[in-house]
Amino acid sequence: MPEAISAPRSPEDVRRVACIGAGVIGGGWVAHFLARGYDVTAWDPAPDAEDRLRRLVAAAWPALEQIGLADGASQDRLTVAPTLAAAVADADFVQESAPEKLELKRSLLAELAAAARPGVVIASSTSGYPMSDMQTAAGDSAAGAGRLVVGHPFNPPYLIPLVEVVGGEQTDREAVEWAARFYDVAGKSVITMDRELPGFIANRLQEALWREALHMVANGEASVEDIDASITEGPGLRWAFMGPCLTFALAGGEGGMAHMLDHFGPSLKSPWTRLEAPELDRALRDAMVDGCTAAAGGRTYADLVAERDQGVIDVLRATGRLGEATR
Ligand SMILES: NC(=O)C1=CN([C@@H]2O[C@H](COP(=O)(O)OP(=O)(O)OC[C@H]3O[C@@H](n4cnc5c(N)ncnc54)[C@H](O)[C@@H]3O)[C@@H](O)[C@H]2O)C=CC1
Ligand SMILES: C[N+](C)(C)CC(=O)CC(=O)[O-]
Repeated sequence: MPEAISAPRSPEDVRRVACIGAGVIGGGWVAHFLARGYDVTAWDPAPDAEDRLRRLVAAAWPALEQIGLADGASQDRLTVAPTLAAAVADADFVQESAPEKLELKRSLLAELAAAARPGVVIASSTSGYPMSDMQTAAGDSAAGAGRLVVGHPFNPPYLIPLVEVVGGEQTDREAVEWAARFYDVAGKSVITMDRELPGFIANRLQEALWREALHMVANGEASVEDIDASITEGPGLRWAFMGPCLTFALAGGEGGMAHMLDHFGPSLKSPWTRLEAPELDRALRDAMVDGCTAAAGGRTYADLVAERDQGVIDVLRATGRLGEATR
């Protein structure tokens, strides 16, 4: 690892995290890092930020106690700094969660790169901007743009495990790897992307769903309640433990994804065309089939059915709906 970007600590040795921007997501990150036993320094320019942040952390704490705190974890290990420079001065990692405005992100990330200790990795919580567009003002060096990565969380970051990690054109590969390893050590579930996609992976999927939900509401085709129920009472129950690809492989019965695509492909062409989907050619079909075989990881059709059914029952029990579903 080149000297200029080697972090002051290995991901395993991080002690202090700086959280810049302490709203819904920044505050959620603060709660997560405190619960995992880190010292946290936060900074947010809003006059009421400290009060809001401490209330958010206190409200999250009972849930965090339920799922288990790390040794030494305490709300008392939160410091709210008076300036951005003070917040990052001793930080081993920086998580930026300021408003989703491109110019603001550009100048803030440049300021953070100038203020943080050499080698400290700086991650942005952005929910969609490519890092290549945000790192343009940080200077073309390992100490500048080279250490800026996206670390996209899900709300609330203290309960939803996923973080999507991706660098920009000027980001050093080592910074991406360091961030991915750090999030893993900090108890997150990490997907590291090797290229920038609009919306990353999960938001790209959510955006497709969201776009259609808005179309249906705008056209009076479905109510908000019906749209939400269509997910929470339907596919959402499966998605909590089995993704959309493997779930649809089961829709093909013992014939799996191959039968699913051969059977339903033609009838799905109409919605896919409306949504400007790619042509379902042989290569795409085979990639889906192979991907599902790999995702099954040796589990048989019967294994997956049993796992899915038990998972649905567990989710129903966990959400207090087991009685309703079995009545
Ligand atoms: N809300 C969500 O569900 C999710 C949001 N994100 C991303 O997290 C980031 C923050 O979003 P939210 O927490 O929802 O917004 P928010 O509006 O709840 O919080 C933003 C905070 O940033 C502060 N702020 C304003 N100017 C600032 C500056 N120059 N430097 C530092 N802080 C500043 C504000 O005072 C506010 O407390 C965005 O990039 C967003 O895309 C990512 C995943 C989910
Ligand atoms: C609404 N949002 C696009 C900011 C949501 C996310 O980015 C992730 C999430 O929590 O669903």
